This record gives sequence, C-alpha cells and structure tokens, in this order.
Amino acid sequence: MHPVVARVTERIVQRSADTRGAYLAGIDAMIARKPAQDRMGCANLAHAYAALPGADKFKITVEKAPNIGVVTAYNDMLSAHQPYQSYPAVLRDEAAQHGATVQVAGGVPAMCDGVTQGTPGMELSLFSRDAIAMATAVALSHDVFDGALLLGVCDKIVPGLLIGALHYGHLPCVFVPAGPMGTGLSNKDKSKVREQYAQGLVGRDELLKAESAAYHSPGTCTFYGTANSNQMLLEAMGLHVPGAAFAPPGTEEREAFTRQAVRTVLDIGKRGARFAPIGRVVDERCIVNAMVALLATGGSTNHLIHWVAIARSAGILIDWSDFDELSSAVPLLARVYPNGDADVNQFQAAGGPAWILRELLSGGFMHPDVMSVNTGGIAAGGQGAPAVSGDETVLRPVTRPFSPTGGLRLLQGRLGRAVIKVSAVPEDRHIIEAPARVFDSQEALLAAFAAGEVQQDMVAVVRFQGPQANGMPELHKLTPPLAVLQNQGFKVALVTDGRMSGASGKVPAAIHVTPEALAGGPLAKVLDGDIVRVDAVAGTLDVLVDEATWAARPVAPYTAPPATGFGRELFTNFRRHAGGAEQGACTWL
Ligand SMILES: O=C(O)[C@H](O)[C@@H](O)[C@H](O)[C@H](O)COP(=O)(O)O
Ligand code: SF4
Repeated sequence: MHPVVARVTERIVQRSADTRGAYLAGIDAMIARKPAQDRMGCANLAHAYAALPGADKFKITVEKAPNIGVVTAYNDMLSAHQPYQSYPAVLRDEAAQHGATVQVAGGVPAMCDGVTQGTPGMELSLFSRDAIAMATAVALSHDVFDGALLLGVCDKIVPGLLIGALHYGHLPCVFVPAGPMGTGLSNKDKSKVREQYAQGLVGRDELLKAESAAYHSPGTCTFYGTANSNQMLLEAMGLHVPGAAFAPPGTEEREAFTRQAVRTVLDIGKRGARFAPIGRVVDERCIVNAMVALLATGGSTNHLIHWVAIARSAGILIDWSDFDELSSAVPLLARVYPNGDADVNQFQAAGGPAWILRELLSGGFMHPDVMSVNTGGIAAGGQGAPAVSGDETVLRPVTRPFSPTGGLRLLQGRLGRAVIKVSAVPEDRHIIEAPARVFDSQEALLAAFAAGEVQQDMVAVVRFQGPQANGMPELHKLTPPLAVLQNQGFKVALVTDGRMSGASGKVPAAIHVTPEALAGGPLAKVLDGDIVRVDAVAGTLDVLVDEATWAARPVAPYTAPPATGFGRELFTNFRRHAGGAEQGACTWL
C-alpha cells in the first residue's frame, strides 16, 4: 500500500471512529430484524403486495422468496436515463428465473444539467441531489425489501441514490448503469463551434447543428464529466457488476450486465452466498478507493462535494485536505475530455475502468481487501484489462503516468479554500496573477464579454454563487468566453464560490470557494482592480492587498433579486440549511 494512501486512510478512520461506530450500530440493529413477512402487520403486507400477480404473492408470503426493490431515475430528459424505461420488465424477468420478485419501490427526480446549464433551473441542480436522496428514502421506507437495485447514472443522481441508500445501509444494493451514447461530433470540435459562436463567427443554426451532432441518442454524454466520473467511482467502490459502466445501451452486452446485477443483489442478500449490505461495503477504504480513482482519472470537481456527502452518510468524515494529500501521490493515468481529446468510448476501448483499477491496485494506490458486491473484490474489476494500453494518448500505466500527481488540487489563502482541476489546464496557466474583475452573477460576466469590456488579463471573481446564495449552480457557460480570452493570449482565471461542470476545465478555475460570499466569505470584500493570485503549483489563492486596507474593506451586500420562479421558493430551507461545499453542501445535517 502506498504510504500516503495508508496514512490518509488511517487519518479518516481515526477522524470517523465515533460517527462510523454509531452508523454501524444502527445498521446492525436493522440487520438483526426478522424478514418483512414475519415482522410487518398483515395489512401492511397486503397493501405492499396487492398489485403483485398471484404467483408472486405466493412466492413472497409462503416461500418467503427475496423481494428486490428498484429505485429508478428513469425519465426522458436525460439521454443517459432514457434507456431505463424498459428496465423493470427485464429485472422482473431475471428475478423470476431465480425464484425472486421485484417491485419498483419508487422513482426519484433527475435533472439533466445539460438542459438546465445557464438557466434558472440550474439553481435547483445541487439541491436536487438531496431531493433524490430523500426520494430514495421514501421509496425504501416501504421496508419490504431484501435488497435494492439503484438505477441512475448522472451528476447528482448517483450521489443522491447513494446517500439515500446509505441511510438504509442494512440493505444489499447494486447500481445498474445504462451506458454511454455512441461517439458523435467530438467534444473538442463541439467546443470550437461554441467559441466561434461566442465570437459571433457562426450563428445559432450552425451551433445547434454542432450541439445536436454531439448529443444525438440515448446514453450518457461522452465527455468525462460528473456522470461518467460517477460510473468510474462506482466501479472503484465495487458497487457495479465489474465492467458494467460503459457497455453501450440497447445491446446484448448491456442487457447481460443488467441481468447479472439482479443475480448479484440476490447473491449478497441474507439468503445469498455472501451477505454484503451497502453500509458495510462503503467503508473508509472503499471511500478512499473512490477518491483515488477520481484523482487518477481527472474526474469531476463536483465529486469534491458529493463524495464528502456520500461518505458522511456512512458515518465517514473526509475533507479537501484528504483529497489534496492523495492527489500529491496518485498518478494521472487517463486523459479523457476535458482532460484530453478522447471521449469515454475511446477510454473504454483503450482499457476503461478495468485498466484504471488494475494499474492502481498494482501500484498500491487502492485497497484490494474491501467488501464489494461482486466476488473477487476490486481486483475483479481489474480483470479483463489489456496487458498494454489500447491507446497511450488516453491511458498510461502507473509506471509511466501522464503526471505523477492527480488531477485535482486544494487552494487556500486569504480568499478561503477552493479546488481546481489542473489536469485540464495547460501547464503555463497553472499560476495566474492578474487584476480582479468582480461580478455578482455569471450573466454580468457574459454581458461584459459580449460588450468587449473584458479584453484583458483578469481574474474573474464571480461571487454569491454558493449553496446558501442561489444553490451553487454550475457556471459552465463561462467556459467558452473565458477560453476565447485565453486563446487570444490573455492571462485569465475564474474564482467563484459556485461550481463548474465536470466537463469544464481548460481555463484555470478556483471553484467551490469556502466560506461562500453570502456566509461572510472573503470574496465579498474583493474589488475591481485588486491583484488576485491563483497558484495551483503552491496551492494558494490570495489577494495582494495590504493587511490594513483589507481589514478595513466593507463586505459587499447581496443584491440578487429574491429566488422566485422555477420552484426556487420550494428550496428556501435547502439554501438556509446547506452546509459549506467542503462539508458536502449537505442540507440535512
Ligand atoms: O458536471 C457535469 O458533467 C455537467 O453538469 C454535465 O452533466 C452537463 O451536462 C454539462 O453542462 C455538459 O456540458 P455542456 O453544457 O458543455 O454540453
Ligand atoms: S451527462 Fe449531463 S447532459 Fe448528459 S444526460 Fe447526464 S446530466 Fe444530461
């Protein structure tokens, strides 16, 4: 085991001793209960099984066959989730072949960040994660299940499902992915057209044609953003059937993985070959394995928020210093857009998650001895990896990584604590020192760009974008104009208490600044013209103003209009109770 991984793991175990102990005691009490058929009232059971076919009623009540709950994020709005429409019938059929039953326990909401990017709906995006967790809990609260199958792929949906399922940690759970769409217009070429549009060189028709050629059919978008980072991390946590992440939707291979997920959740049930409740599968080593996989692949910055919340749901306490210390030792093994030109289909063809797991295990960067849903633990996830990389521009061995350190860094200094994805930023942009231009909304920066007012070296400070202010939206629409300025030779960086998409990356961005401006964070004191230094090498985020001046600086007022419309009023309490980004922006603690 690499000493840094061992040290960080031990620190997390120590830090989490009390919360993890209480968590495990809680799930042990739930595990000790009798099966639902013997535990619940007759009316409760009759209601639960009323709509089942007679044969299934008999199986459950007389044979006491395992009953699997399905929590599904199916809808037609996320191309990645549209394939789930047909899954319940397949799951039921496979379960019946093994003497078990399946009930759809409930649905959860799912937002497509691509549809809402740059619109008011994006202000619901982060909080939809906890709404999904709540909906997962509501689904599983029927409490008649011996295990659960979790159907979700995208950004906040996997984190929400996992947070919710971990609050039922006594249940064996398996995630069931649906796979990526085929490769269309490359992400690089799509981004080029966007930058041309931002400069007024092409019109909407041309842009729509390009976007539609990139996003063209059922399946997950092919960049390595938050959704596909979810898939990689679930493989690293042993919560998938190994290799299930990136088989294309609508194929025999995909259906075979889906059916194997049913057999797996039965295998790890109380009456299966080896009991593996999700609350025990997700332990400190499992969480560290996910952190390592994120860093080794330059995964989404969103997971520096979501995986903190997920770990917390299992009684495990992690923070950005843990990520940063791991990043100092974990090598970068993959270059997938935005960290490179390849897409997730080319990543899979070159060796995919199996390559990443095999290489990280061989280098001592991952814990092999973890419980997982499949026999053979994490090593099973590495089986089938090619002996050599199928494409060395996409995947490298741990002996010759793209970089000796991971793709994400912690920045800290007078402006607070922030994170930056360096794996996607050109080397000569890892340190930016320039005058601040301060904006209280992304729209204000976009308008300034359109008016030609920011043709300069600048650190764009976009503040009041934190969880308590407006739900911490992704500010991904800022990528094209900032990239245009960067391509024109200006030194530009973004500093914000908001988020960026997992698909963002070429412009240096210090994001998730904590504490957020509305919570007294220092960003509220920055003025146009202040010299700000974003230093991803030293890991610092500073404003070069003398101490006395800075101390005397007033805090800018929050002047945004009240969050009404698009249902934002319904999330008032989420904004009031949201924790800081580094604490996972949890709204329930
Ligand atoms: O975190 C993410 O990965 C993003 O939220 C992603 O899910 C979202 O869809 C982006 O907006 C896609 O990128 P474009 O907006 O560039 O298509
Ligand atoms: S990856 Fe993003 S844009 Fe694509 S379906 Fe998922 S949420 Fe929507």
